[in-house]
Amino acid sequence: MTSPLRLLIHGASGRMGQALLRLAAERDDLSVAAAVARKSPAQRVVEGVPQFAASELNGVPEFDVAIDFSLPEGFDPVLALCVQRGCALVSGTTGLSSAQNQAIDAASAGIAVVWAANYSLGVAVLTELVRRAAAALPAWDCDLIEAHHTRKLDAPSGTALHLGQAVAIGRGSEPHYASLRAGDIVGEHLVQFASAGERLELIHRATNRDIFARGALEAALKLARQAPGRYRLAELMFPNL
Ligand SMILES: NC(=O)C1=CN([C@@H]2O[C@H](COP(=O)(O)OP(=O)(O)OC[C@H]3O[C@@H](n4cnc5c(N)ncnc54)[C@H](OP(=O)(O)O)[C@@H]3O)[C@@H](O)[C@H]2O)C=CC1
Ligand SMILES: O=C(O)C1=N[C@H](C(=O)O)C[C@H](O)C1
Repeated sequence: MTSPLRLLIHGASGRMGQALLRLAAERDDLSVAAAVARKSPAQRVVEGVPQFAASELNGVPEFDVAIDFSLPEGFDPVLALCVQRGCALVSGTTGLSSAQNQAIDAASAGIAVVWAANYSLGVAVLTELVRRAAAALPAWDCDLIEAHHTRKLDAPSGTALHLGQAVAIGRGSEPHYASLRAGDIVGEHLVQFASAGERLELIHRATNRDIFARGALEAALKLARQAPGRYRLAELMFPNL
């Protein structure tokens, strides 16, 4: 039997971090070498997983792939650590700056990296449907409405911006964006095309964060086998799309 892939979970105390730790613990092909959050670990998140504060990041034990679901201010240190150690990086942190996006490109000369605004299969399919609808309906009004929980910091969501790029590829112009923050909504994205007398609506509703966490864990297993480079989630995970 091959030894399990060793993960660093970055953002471990968060909503996504907790889902990643729980799902990774259920698998034989994955082990968690380190769980990192911003603050010092007051208590163990998962029994048996070594916990570290962000200030201790450079001292974490050996790992193969870092999975980062933190905040933009936590992204640069984990990218730098992966470059320094020659480890792959799977990141889903949204709200990154264009400089941070360029830093991913630069890092990909030496390590394998995937960054995606959304790790669900449904959004991967939706992206392709949106691109095709936008190409077929270039003159229709296009609006993109996203809804998330009240703790979400960035707006529009990363997924909304990603779908907006698909609209722009399809028809040359971005949609109008609207963002709602309410209750505990996990994540909903509606792309609406409207013309006189008719409307076309394409919707994805996430009801459980495990869909993102499972996608990120699968992406880590795939990325670990890749040469250095920046990979798109679809090419790595959904090559038939
Ligand atoms: N791509 C995708 O599929 C998805 C992406 N996301 C994105 O993932 C990110 C996290 O979301 P969510 O889990 O809801 O957020 P939370 O606020 O619940 O968790 C954030 C985590 O990041 C940690 N953190 C914050 N700042 C730093 C730092 N400077 N260094 C290290 N760790 C830090 C926090 O630690 P502490 O608790 O100590 O503050 C916490 O563990 C967001 O950007 C969100 O948009 C979310 C879902 C799906
Ligand atoms: O912060 C979240 O919760 C989510 N963030 C991602 C985004 O910004 O698109 C993905 C998902 O919608 C949940």
